Amino acid sequence: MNRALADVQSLPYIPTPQASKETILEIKGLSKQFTVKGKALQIFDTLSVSIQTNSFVSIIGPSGCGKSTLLKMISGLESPTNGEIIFEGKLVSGAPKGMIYVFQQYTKSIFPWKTVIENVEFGIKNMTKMPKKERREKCGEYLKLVGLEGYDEHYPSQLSGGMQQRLAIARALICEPRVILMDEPFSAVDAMTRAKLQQLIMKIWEQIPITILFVTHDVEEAVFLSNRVLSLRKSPGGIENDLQIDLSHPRHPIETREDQKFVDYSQRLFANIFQQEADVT
Ligand SMILES: Nc1ncnc2c1ncn2[C@@H]1O[C@H](COP(=O)(O)OP(=O)(O)OP(=O)(O)O)[C@@H](O)[C@H]1O
Repeated sequence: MNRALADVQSLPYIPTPQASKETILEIKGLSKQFTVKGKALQIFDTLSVSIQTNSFVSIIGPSGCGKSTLLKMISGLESPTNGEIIFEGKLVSGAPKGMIYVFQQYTKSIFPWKTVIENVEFGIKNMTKMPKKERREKCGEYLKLVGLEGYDEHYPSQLSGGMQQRLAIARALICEPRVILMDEPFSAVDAMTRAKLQQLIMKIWEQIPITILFVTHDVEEAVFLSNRVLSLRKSPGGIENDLQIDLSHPRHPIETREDQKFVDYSQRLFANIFQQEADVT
């Protein structure tokens, strides 16, 4: 069994969510321009930021400021107009190995015609040297990790939205990425399911060494989950706020939100975004 995964399953609680000082991802002088109806639309202008290994960084900001575009450029789905993105010392020029993107519409990440276990197995289809039995066992471990034990033979249509998103997460994690990029992954589910998914992703990050970049519209979600929040500014955007979130772990869905520091971080970030939106309308 994968050692990191074994840790998650067998140990009661080991708080290891410390981001290292090492840089896994470096964004240098990034600019992005789209042309819309013959007019230039400048999204970023010389944005630079370093992301530390094993950090949980949320990206927030006013609507249309470029959060998704930034994630797409990091994942190689979009090219920058200028500047560089360096992942583990290498220039990103296509989909980098070791980085995985989880879409907001989880249906984009899973195949409806495959069963739950086949969907997860697809994530390691390249590991052809691994015997099928071993592959299946590995898939079972990841399904257990995300709370989908016993649903192996179900089809995605037989699962709730939250369960489908869990499946998308298992499918991403089984590839053992060093970085996972999540673009509003919980926005399509109800509030309770969202809270449970937040707990799940938090548990995974606390105990598996992984760097998470998480785009959300929800300031409180960003503060609750992250050890750092990057709040972007309206186009041509840059970083408006770069905030370290100093809240203890494990984070509790109710108690953490009652912490005065949580309230202060959330209010400060919310007020700034609200002001930016107000300046436009
Ligand atoms: N392929 C594209 N071609 C032209 N314009 C684009 C393209 N992709 C994004 N844009 C524009 O770039 C801007 C930033 O879009 P993006 O989706 O990255 O913002 P966002 O901050 O994620 O938005 P939201 O908060 O509304 O989800 C928007 O004005 C959008 O219309």
